[in-house]
Amino acid sequence: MGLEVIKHPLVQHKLGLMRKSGISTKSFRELSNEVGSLLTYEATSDFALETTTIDGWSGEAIEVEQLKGKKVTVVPILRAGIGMLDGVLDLIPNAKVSVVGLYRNEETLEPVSYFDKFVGSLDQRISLVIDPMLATGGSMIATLDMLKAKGCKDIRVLVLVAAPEGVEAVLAQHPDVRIFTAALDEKLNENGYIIPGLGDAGDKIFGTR
Ligand SMILES: O=P(O)(O)OC[C@H]1O[C@H](OP(=O)(O)OP(=O)(O)O)[C@H](O)[C@@H]1O
Ligand SMILES: O=c1cc[nH]c(=O)[nH]1
Ligand SMILES: [Mg+2]
Repeated sequence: MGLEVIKHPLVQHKLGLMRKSGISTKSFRELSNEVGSLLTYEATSDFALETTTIDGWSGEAIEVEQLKGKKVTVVPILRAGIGMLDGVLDLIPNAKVSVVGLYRNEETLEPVSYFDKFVGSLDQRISLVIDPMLATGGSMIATLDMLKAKGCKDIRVLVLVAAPEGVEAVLAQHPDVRIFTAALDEKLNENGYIIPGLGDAGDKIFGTR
């Protein structure tokens, strides 16, 4: 379905703060969650509503809107995806959470799977896959393959920063998926890092170094 770069001023401002050299773990974590919330707001803007009747404060019955139908599963890609999870759940507190554990082999850049735990009926739910970085796209493609194997049909990807190479690779394999990002950056460097990017998002969120 394609790529949506969220140009909202708050998103752009917060992402800009995240790019600064030497940013503290505290600030990086806070901003990851805040941008995660704002991307969630955009990625859910077409959710269906239905009208229901409730007792209002004055004692009169009134009509209000509520979310209809399919429920949400949030799928953080470990580790770094955890850094956006609280921000997503702030807006969708009843979501189920399924996790996928992947890391990139630093030489081959191929994703290595080490854990997964899927909960609920994924085929009946909308999946929001979260990871700060979409670089070569290998980790995301592996995750989308797993979700599709579980029968998931409506999948939306939320990333803070995407590289053109990764977007192209994901959409070539999974053209039905919608990617929401705060930035489509310039390129990958020779080590597979996004330029200008954020550096190693997992290390910054977990305080690895
Ligand atoms: O698009 P790709 O080329 O696959 O790269 C992106 C992946 O790399 C990072 O994870 P990393 O492997 O550093 O693991 P971590 O989250 O445990 O730090 C990032 O969080 C993505 O999962
Ligand atoms: O730029 C990148 C690429 C992969 N993983 C990261 O954390 N950053
Ligand atoms: Mg990872």
